[in-house]
Amino acid sequence: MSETISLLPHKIIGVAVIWNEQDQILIDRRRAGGAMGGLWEFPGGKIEPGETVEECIKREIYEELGIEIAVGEHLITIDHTYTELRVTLTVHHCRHLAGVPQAIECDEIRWVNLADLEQFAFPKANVQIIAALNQGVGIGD
Ligand SMILES: Nc1nc2c([nH]c(=O)n2[C@H]2C[C@H](O)[C@@H](COP(=O)(O)OP(=O)(O)OP(=O)(O)O)O2)c(=O)[nH]1
Ligand SMILES: [Mg+2]
Repeated sequence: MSETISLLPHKIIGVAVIWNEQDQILIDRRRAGGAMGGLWEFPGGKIEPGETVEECIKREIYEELGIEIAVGEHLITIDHTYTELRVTLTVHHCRHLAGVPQAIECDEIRWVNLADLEQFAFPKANVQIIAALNQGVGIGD
């Protein structure tokens, strides 16, 4: 057996599926012109050295959206290779606690119902996140 050693850059990302009181999920639209520009995503970002994934998610969500959340259960971890980049996405269910989300580092944000996620264009890796959500798991279920 042979193994391929990847020379692609590898980003390790904490990702939040943030639920509100109406059981809606927060999604944001990546900035036009940047990597994967214009696509929708679940908010999150790179895990910094010494940080747990939970700490990363809480920090990123405050930086990107200006809101407080509680980071809950792990949903799924996805390893996906794009043409020029490998990503590991560690996804947690989160609960919105306080603040109105602001589009600080993205072009647009929306609260959407789980059933409506399929109407938005996401990066390829997100197919697996959305499938996991559809397999029937909300916080506390
Ligand atoms: N936050 C988030 N990132 C995602 C999702 N799906 C997906 O493929 N990604 C990818 C896109 C980016 O390559 C990476 C997220 O990293 P990032 O947002 O901090 O990176 P970036 O593209 O802004 O790059 P940089 O300028 O900060 O280096 O993971 C998702 O649902 N949420
Ligand atoms: Mg980000």
